[in-house]
Amino acid sequence: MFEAWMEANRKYDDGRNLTYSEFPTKFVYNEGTHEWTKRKKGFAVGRINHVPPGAGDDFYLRILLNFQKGCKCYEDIRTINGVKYPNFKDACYSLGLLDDDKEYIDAIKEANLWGGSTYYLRQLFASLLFSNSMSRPEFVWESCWKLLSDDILHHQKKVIGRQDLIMSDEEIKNNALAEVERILQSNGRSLKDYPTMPVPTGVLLSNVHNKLVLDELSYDRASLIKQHEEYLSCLTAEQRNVYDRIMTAASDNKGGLFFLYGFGGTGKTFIWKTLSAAFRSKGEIVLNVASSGIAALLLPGGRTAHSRFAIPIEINEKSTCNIKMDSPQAELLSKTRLIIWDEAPMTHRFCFEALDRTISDILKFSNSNCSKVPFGGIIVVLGGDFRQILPVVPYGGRQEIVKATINSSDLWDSYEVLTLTRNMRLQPSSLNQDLTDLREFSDWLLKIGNGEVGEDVDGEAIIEIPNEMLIKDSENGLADLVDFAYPNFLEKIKTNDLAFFQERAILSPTLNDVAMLNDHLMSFILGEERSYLSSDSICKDDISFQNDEETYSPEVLNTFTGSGLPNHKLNFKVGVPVMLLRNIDQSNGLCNGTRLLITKMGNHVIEAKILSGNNIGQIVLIPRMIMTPSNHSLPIKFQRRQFPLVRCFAMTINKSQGQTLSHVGIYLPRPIFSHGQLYVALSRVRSKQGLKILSLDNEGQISNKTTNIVFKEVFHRLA
Ligand SMILES: Nc1ncnc2c1ncn2[C@@H]1O[C@H](COP(=O)(O)OP(=O)(O)OP(=O)(O)O)[C@@H](O)[C@H]1O
Repeated sequence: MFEAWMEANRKYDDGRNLTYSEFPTKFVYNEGTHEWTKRKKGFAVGRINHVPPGAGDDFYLRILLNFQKGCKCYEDIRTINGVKYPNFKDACYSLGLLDDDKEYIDAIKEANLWGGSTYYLRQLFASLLFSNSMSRPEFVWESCWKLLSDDILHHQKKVIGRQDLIMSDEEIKNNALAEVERILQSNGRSLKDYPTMPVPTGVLLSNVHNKLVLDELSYDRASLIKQHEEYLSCLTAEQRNVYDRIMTAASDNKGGLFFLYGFGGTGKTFIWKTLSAAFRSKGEIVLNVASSGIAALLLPGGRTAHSRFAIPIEINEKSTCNIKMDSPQAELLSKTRLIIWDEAPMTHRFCFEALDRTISDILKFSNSNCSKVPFGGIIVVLGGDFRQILPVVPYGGRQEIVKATINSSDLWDSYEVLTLTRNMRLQPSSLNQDLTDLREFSDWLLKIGNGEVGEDVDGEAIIEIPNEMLIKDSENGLADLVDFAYPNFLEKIKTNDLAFFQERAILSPTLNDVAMLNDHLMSFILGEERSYLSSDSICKDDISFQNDEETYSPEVLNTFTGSGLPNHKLNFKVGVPVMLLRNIDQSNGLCNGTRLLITKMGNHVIEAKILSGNNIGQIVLIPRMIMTPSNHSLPIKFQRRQFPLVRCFAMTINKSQGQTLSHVGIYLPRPIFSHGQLYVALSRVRSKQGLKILSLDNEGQISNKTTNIVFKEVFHRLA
C-alpha cells in the first residue's frame, strides 16, 4: 500500500500536493490490484500506523510522511528543499523535527558565520542555559567554546595594555566561561545551577552567593539622594499622601500592605520611582517586580514577579515559591525592606499567597514573630487597575475569574487601599483644544472601564463607538484599518524603520483573527518566506506517558495551540515584527512581550533587533527553546521546541496589556469575551487620534456597535 502510493505519484499529478495520510481523500486503494486509483465518490482520511521511537529509521520515516508530499521514491522522502539527506533521521533534523543538542551547536556556528560580535554568541549560549533547552550543555560548550571566546585574547590585551600578551587555551576558555557567568548572574542565575557545566576559576564565583544582594545594594546612592529630592518636590498632594503613608509604615517598622489604585497616567510609576530612590539611597533593598515583562521594564531594576520570586507556573492554594532556605534568593528576601508589585490585578491570588507563605517560612528562623504578620513584615505595595484584564483562568467563568483576583484573597483584609485620581499625562502644557479632547477621551475610557456606557445586562453591555474612532462607509474595512495602523508599510519595511514599528499594532480578541491579520500583512512583504517547524513530544515525566505515546503521536501534538505557545509551524520573513514569548535576559530588556524586528533567518537561529523597552536597536540571537504549556485543558503534558516568537503586526488584546502605542487599529470581527478587554484595547494609545476600530456584526457588515464586559463585583472591595 505504501509503495503503491509512490507508484501513484509517479502516475498521477493530482495527488502530488497531498501527504501520505491525506492521499485517501482523493484516491482509493484497491486491495486486489495493490493500486491507488482516483476516488470517484465518498471521503476518507488516512492514519499512519504507530511506530515507537525505538524502531530506528522507520520512526523517522513515519514522521516525514506527515510532511512530505508527492514522493515518487524513498529518496524523495529524505529530500528537503532540494537537499538529499543520507537517511530519514537527518532529513527530520533539517526540518527541525528532532530534539537534539546538535541543533544548538549548529545555531552557534551559523550565527558566527554572520560575523556579529562574540558577545552576542555568548548571550545566545546563556539564553540556552536560562531556558534549560540543552540536555547536555557541557557538550555544546566543549564543541563551541572557541567560537564563544574569539574576542577574549584581544580584550585582555587591551585591558592589560600589552599587545604581546599570550594566553593558553585554558585561560581563554576560563575567561569566556567567566563572561557567560556574568550574563547569568545579572539574571540571578549561575553556572553552579547547571551541575554538568564547568565553572570558571578565580574570584568571580566567590561572589556568586551574594550577587543578588550585592546587585540590589550597588546603586549609586549619591545620585539617588538627588533624584529622590527632585521627585519628592514634584509630587502632587494626593501622590504625597501615598508616599507619606508608606514611608510612615517603614519608620514604624511594623510592615504594611498597600494597594495603590489608579488608572493609567495617574503617576503610579512615578511613585514607584520616588519610593525606590528613597529606600535605595539609604542602602535598603527594594524589589521592583511586575506581573508582565513589559511593565517590569518600566520599573527601576524591575523583573517579572514570576522570575524574581520563582513562582511555580502550575500553582494552587497550597503552593510555595521555588526558593530554598539557604539559597541566594532566600538571603535576598530576608534583607528586603520593600516589595513593589505593579499590574497586580492580572496575577492569580495564589501567587501572592505563595510568596507570603515562602517569606514567612524564610524569616521565621531569624524572627519568630515574622510568621504572624503578612509577608514576614516586609512592606508590600501592589499597584494596578482592576478595570484591566484579570487573571486568565482556563475555561473559567465569571465567578472563577473574580475568585482568582487578589481582592478575593484572605490577605486582602490586611491591605490598605491608597488611591490616585489625577491624570498626570493630561497636563495644561497642551493646547486648550487638545486638552479638552484628551480629557473627554480619558473620561470616556474610564466609563468604559467602569462599565458605565450602554445598558448593563449581567456584566455585558452593547456600546456605541464614537464616529471619529470608527472605520465606516468603507468598501474594504480591513484594508482601511491596516492602512491606518501601518501607512506606507512597505516603504517602512524597506528602510528598516524601527521607530515606525515600535509604536504600532492591530489588536483583536482571538488567536485565529490575529493569525489571519499577520498572514495578510506578511503577504505584502517581498523576500524569502521561511517556515520553521517545531519538535513536539510528550514530557517523559508524565506518568501516563506509556499509554499516551500512541494516541498523541507527534502529528497530533503539532496541532496544539495556545496563548503564549508558539505554533508548530512559524512563517517568517526578514522585516517582520515579532514578539518574544519567553523571558530570555531581563537585564538586557529581553522578556516576555518584548517586540523585535527580524533581520536574519538561519536554519537554527534567528537574528533580530529590539523594538521596545530600554535597548531599542540592540541585536539579539534567538534559538529554539523548549516550552511546556501550562494549559490544564490539554489531556497530557507535552513540550514544544520552537522559536519563542510570534508575529506581531497584530496581537491579541490580552498580549497588548502594558504596551503603550501611538497608533492602534482594533479589529472586532466578533465581540470581546472577557472583563477589561475592550478597556485595555482602547487604552493602549495616548489620544483618540491614534485609534481606529473596525467592528463587524453577525452578518460580517461594518457596525458602529460592540460589546463591553465588566465584572463590577471586582470593584467592590476597593473603597
Ligand atoms: N508629580 C509628577 N510630576 C511630574 N510628572 C509626573 C508626576 N506624576 C506623574 N508624572 C508624569 O506623568 C506621566 C504618567 O505617569 P506614570 O507613568 O507614573 O503613570 P502610571 O499610573 O504609571 O501610568 P500607566 O499605568 O499608564 O503606566 C509620566 O510621564 C510621569 O513622568
